Amino acid sequence: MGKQQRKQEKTSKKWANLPVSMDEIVSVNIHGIGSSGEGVGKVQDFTVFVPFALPGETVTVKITTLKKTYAVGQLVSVDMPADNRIEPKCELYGTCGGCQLQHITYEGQLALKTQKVRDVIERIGHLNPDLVKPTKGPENPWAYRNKMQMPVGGTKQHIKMGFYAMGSHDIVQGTNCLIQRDENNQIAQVCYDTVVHLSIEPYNELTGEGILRHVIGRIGESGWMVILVTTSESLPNADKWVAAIREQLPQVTSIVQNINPKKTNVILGPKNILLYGDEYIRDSIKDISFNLSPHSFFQVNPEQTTVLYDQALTYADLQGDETVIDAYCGTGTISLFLAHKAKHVIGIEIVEPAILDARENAKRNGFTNTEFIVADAAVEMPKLYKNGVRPDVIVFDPIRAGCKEEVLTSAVAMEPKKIVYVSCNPATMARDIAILVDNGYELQEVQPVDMFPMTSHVECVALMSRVQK
Ligand SMILES: C[S@@+](CC[C@H](N)C(=O)[O-])C[C@H]1O[C@@H](n2cnc3c(N)ncnc32)[C@H](O)[C@@H]1O
Repeated sequence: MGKQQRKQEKTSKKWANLPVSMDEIVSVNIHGIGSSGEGVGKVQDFTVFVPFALPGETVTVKITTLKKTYAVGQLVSVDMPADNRIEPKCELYGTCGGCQLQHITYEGQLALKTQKVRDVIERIGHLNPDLVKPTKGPENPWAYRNKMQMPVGGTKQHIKMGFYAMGSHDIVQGTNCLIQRDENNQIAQVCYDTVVHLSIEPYNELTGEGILRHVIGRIGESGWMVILVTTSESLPNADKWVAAIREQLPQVTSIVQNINPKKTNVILGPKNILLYGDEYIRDSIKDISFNLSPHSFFQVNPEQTTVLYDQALTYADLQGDETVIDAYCGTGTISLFLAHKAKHVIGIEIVEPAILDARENAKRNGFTNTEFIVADAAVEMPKLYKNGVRPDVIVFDPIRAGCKEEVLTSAVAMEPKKIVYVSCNPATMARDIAILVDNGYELQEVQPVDMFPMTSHVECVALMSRVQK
């Protein structure tokens, strides 16, 4: 018996009492939506996740993954489609890993996102889901991304540039992405033509060899930036790159070569070489301007960022004499929004270059009431508490993992009147809210905001207030 056969036999014995088996074709009624936008259904009482299926649909699937408590099925046919199912606009949809919800009307996407947040508030937070407001989306859910990052691969004879396929690093060829701003698609097309024309050796992820790894486009109010990420300082025909980009895209004001010699999934390396123009482009959110270098973090959808931060500001309800802590402040975008209305804002962020950017952004915009600290929030928050800092409002905007317990306990000990929680992961937000509720805070409202239409992501901002003793 071959190794593969033995493995299959072992798997089928192990899962012998499950209602489905590997490769089986089954019919599934979809009733819910999973965290990555996939449909969730049952075969008997056994959970089956089906990417690209929608609640209310009956679908036929082939079981492709089988675990003790769930299975994943590949969609074979939609036998009873949901009312909000539509034909995806993008021809790469389903192959490219970028979008997960193009097969649903935009209204349907917003409703799904609201439902996703309601589910976690109820299931994880053990709170009333009616505190979740309908998701706020933009008027136009397409062409919003101001930053594109395209991997380059394949061979010198057959160079590929485009998008990572769903669940892998295989490159799907393409230079036109419908959620990208058109300017970025123009950059992608010119760079693809140039890399082919100049026959630049593409990067090989497996061997670490080759020259060009990624092409990045960033769009700002002051101009466009092109970043060519290479494995070493050698970029053959660098002058021809600059000439081709300048000639075809006169709006480009900055061309940078970034060097990343490491065999890693991190896109940018530490060193930049300016090939043409300025080191920065400038963009703004409302009346606050930001200088963007290749390494600067900036929200990719500024229109919806304004909606999210305005909501945070409304919840904070500042009158001008408050001290505010913005934990996980990044480059200080929220801090500066808050600083307009508060007496003093303290930003805490673990990445030093982000804090340097935050200080620079504060200075350039004329703020004198901000203080930015490079530190782990789990260390700095208890320290500020011990030093007697008692903010009126605390804002959290953590990474997907949410806040560490020390951050939450010291926040509670500081007794702010309000806690405003901004989150890119509703599940960890609900978990943290439950901890705050157990420690003297009440959840007032959760506002989901769609920063990433066509994808399964949803941002939220929640208001908690201290219960009067
Ligand atoms: C979702 S981003 C917040 C972005 C920020 N509000 C902005 O607009 O730039 C989360 C930030 O938390 C930072 N971070 C991650 N772990 C941290 C920690 N333990 N302590 C402080 N900051 C941390 C990340 O570097 C990142 O900048």
